[in-house]
Amino acid sequence: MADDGIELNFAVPASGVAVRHVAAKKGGRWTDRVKAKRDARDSYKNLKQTATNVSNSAPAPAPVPFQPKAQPAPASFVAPPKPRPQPAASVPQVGSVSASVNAVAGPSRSQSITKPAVSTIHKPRSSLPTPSVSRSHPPARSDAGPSRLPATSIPASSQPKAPQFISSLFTADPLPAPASSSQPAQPVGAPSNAPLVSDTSTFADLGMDPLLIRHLKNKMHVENPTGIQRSCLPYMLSSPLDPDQIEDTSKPLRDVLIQAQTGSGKTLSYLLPIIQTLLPLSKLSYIDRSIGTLAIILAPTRELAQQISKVVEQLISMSLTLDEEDDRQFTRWLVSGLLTGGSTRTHEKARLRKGLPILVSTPGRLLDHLQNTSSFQCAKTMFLVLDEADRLMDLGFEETIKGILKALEGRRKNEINIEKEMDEEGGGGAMRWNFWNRGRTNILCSATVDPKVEKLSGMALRDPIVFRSNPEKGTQDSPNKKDMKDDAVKAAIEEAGAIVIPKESEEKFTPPSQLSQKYVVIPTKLRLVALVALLRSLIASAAKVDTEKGTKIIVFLSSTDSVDFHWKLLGGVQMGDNNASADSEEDGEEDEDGNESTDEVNGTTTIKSRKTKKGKKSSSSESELITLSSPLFPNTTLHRLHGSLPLRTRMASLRSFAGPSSQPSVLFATSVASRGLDLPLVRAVIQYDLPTEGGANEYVHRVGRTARAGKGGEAWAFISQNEIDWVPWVENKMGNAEGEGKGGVKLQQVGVEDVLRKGFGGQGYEFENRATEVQLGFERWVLDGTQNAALARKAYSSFIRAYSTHPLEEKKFFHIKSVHLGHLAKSFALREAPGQLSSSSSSTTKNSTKVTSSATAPGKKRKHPSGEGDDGDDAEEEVRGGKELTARNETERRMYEAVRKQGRMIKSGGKLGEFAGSNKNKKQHMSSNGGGGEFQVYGTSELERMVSGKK
Ligand SMILES: Nc1ncnc2c1ncn2[C@@H]1O[C@H](COP(=O)(O)OP(=O)(O)OP(=O)(O)O)[C@@H](O)[C@H]1O
Repeated sequence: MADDGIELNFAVPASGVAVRHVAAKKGGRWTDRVKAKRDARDSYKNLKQTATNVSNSAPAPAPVPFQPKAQPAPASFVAPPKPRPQPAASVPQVGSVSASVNAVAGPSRSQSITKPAVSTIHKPRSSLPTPSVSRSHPPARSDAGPSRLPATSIPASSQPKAPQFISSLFTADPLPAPASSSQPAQPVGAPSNAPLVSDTSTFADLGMDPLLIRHLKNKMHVENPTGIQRSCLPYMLSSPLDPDQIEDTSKPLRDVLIQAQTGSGKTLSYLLPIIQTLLPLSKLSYIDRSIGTLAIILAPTRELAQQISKVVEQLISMSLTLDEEDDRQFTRWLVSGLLTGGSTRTHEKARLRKGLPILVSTPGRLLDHLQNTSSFQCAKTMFLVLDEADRLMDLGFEETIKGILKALEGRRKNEINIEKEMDEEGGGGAMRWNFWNRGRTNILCSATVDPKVEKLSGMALRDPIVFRSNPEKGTQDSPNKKDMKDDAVKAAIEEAGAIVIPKESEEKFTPPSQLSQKYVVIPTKLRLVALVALLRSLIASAAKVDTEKGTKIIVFLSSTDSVDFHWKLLGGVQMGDNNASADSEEDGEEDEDGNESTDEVNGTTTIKSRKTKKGKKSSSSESELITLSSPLFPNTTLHRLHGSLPLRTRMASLRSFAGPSSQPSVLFATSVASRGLDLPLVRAVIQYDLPTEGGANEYVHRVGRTARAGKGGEAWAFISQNEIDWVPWVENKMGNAEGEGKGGVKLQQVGVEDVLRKGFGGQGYEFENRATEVQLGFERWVLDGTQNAALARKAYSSFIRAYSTHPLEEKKFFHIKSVHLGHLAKSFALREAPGQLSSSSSSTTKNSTKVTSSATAPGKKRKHPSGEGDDGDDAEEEVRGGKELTARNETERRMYEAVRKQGRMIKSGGKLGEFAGSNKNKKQHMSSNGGGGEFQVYGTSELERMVSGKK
């Protein structure tokens, strides 16, 4: 198999044998320590002897490019797989172990011993180096199965009483492969969310102002409308404010519901009409920003609000003259503002007092100002947009939105009364604002319409017109083109009226048709190395195509702990002499001001740390780390995003990930990144953990972070053998963007062996050795310190808790009972499933639970992780918004609720499955398993005990 062009920077001892420095045993009696040392020395001698034997029969391994900084973990063996057939491909059969070392072909399965470290030579080829491996192979062991790890080699903190067994990653069993009957790769369809290039409906045809058209083209490179824009713009652009006449009050405007695929341009669909409606006011000499807020856009998360705010700023930087020479900006009164709790309330109040005609906000913060900021002038608000409506509801903003609607209405009525009084008294109130009777247009935007969105629509919209992108028209010429030209508005309304909203049961959420959707069935213990392999091959193939702008990949995980763990693990693992690691996080320069500027430190980027009053570095420095790099992914930056990071870290992380860069970047994220985020360079989305909430819709939202606005993209789902039925289930839930009857969406299976071969390169089964080395590198990292081990355990238990919250409908695929906990532990680089968590990690878990629960408790102020004063507002915003922070809070709440309902389970053969405990508990279990609650968690009582460390 051809190499993919990525160098595998494995560090190996010159002997080619697994020789590691034995970690000094700390603590305990000195006699124990001496004995431990002696044991370690003996085992080291044995290893050396083996090495000598091997090197006598095999050529000496090539020099290694670099050595790890430290090899703290113990010598350990991983059992080799039993012999199994050679791969069909071409690899010449080798007769002896030594022959296999020299052969061009890689080792056969029977010869590959999964040793922790073997030689690797690095030969650069073109921009990305090619793996070129010369390795020494110790004799294959016939006793496949777990091998003993000397007890002394385990750091005291994690040293179990019994000898430790390390199971091999690969066994003689074949890896899951796509069924031979499975269809070959399906060609992806024509882009379904692209601008309509061949459609003759132009922005001008839809009624857009030439000023805006020019601005879109020259400054934003937007030339043709997308399908949804073609549908809704004629109506929405049809009522600009006309300062020359008092509005016709007999025809109140209808509200609007916009539903379209991910990446189809919904943001411009509502922003363009808002700007075009307000533009004529620029003619009025008395108009300035003190007119107050005229349009409010609500978004569920801060990231999204900030993204929308940027688009608004781009739009309002337009010039009000078509004269190319005279490119002055005339929309100076049209100032936009962002309220997300990122700055102090006092600062926000001051900006509101001055006037912010266009306001983008998260719901909690807006309601706060409506209730507490009297100088907030919003009585004249003419547009209220609820973007990502489904997410707003998911995050529990229903009551907040009710409050906002009520407050806006109250302020408006008050103001009208004052105006009327002034008018009656001859004060000329109506002269100041003659558009009162027009009312407010409410716009609701969503990629999906489900019962929750319908509820919100019923609550917030009056007589709405529903606009959807009409897939039948796709990119072809519109048969209604003439109608559109003659009477654009009428045609658009008719078209909208003709849309039949399917019943909920028939509603299907369609991913973009140009998106290539794949899945890999992966044995649980191979998950981590398969992730590395997939990332390596995606990065390598993207590098060949697009080196200028860089490529972006998002990896979705189920919990914040898991995001932190994987990010730190990949950024911290030492496969070679690479200095980039999380260690360098303390190296960042300090900045007294605590600026949000970033600093490059040894391949990492941090937000400059704040100095505390005593001149000590803030304890938040770790949470302010922005990027890491890894020897596994050359020239690639690693980022993370989740709701428990401080706001400025979240924002800086996102900025750093999203910006154009010649380096590829990977973002590890929770579902906080699944909705609305528009990151045009995202080439692939990997769902390492499938969504625990939101089912197929959440899946489609996540994959929708790629393949936007007509661009291509890949989506990968990692599933285990037990979850295989999830594939047809999710396929069935998705609609086809090209219309009904066009055949369902199909996910293509890719064999895990293909993924590993492509990612690790090499010949024959060499990928197995390389994967094993990587795995052992990870395990060493975990053993490297109590912090790392605690991170791994925390991530492991969070995974289990999150897994347990899959809704009832999905329990048939995602049941904790079918998860092999030992193998799962391996995927968190743990050598065994943590039976008990150490007190330190349990206390961390408890603490984080406390933080979470206090964050969701209305009225209670959540302690900001940095513990610094100014950010208090930030934290408070999260509380005030209810569940503003992320879906995590909600997930965790549901999770703990589920956990509380559990019966007692025992661990059996690595699986949680058998029931142990009193009859009463048995009954509880049976009822919960029989469909009693929404979340049935099998064995979480045991898990809870594991998590809390109680026996
Ligand atoms: N007419 C157009 N021509 C070219 N690009 C466009 C056009 N309209 C929007 N875009 C671009 O398409 C991308 C996706 O737009 P947007 O973020 O509004 O999608 P969306 O429908 O809101 O997706 P999601 O449901 O995921 O939030 C953006 O980068 C935007 O600039």
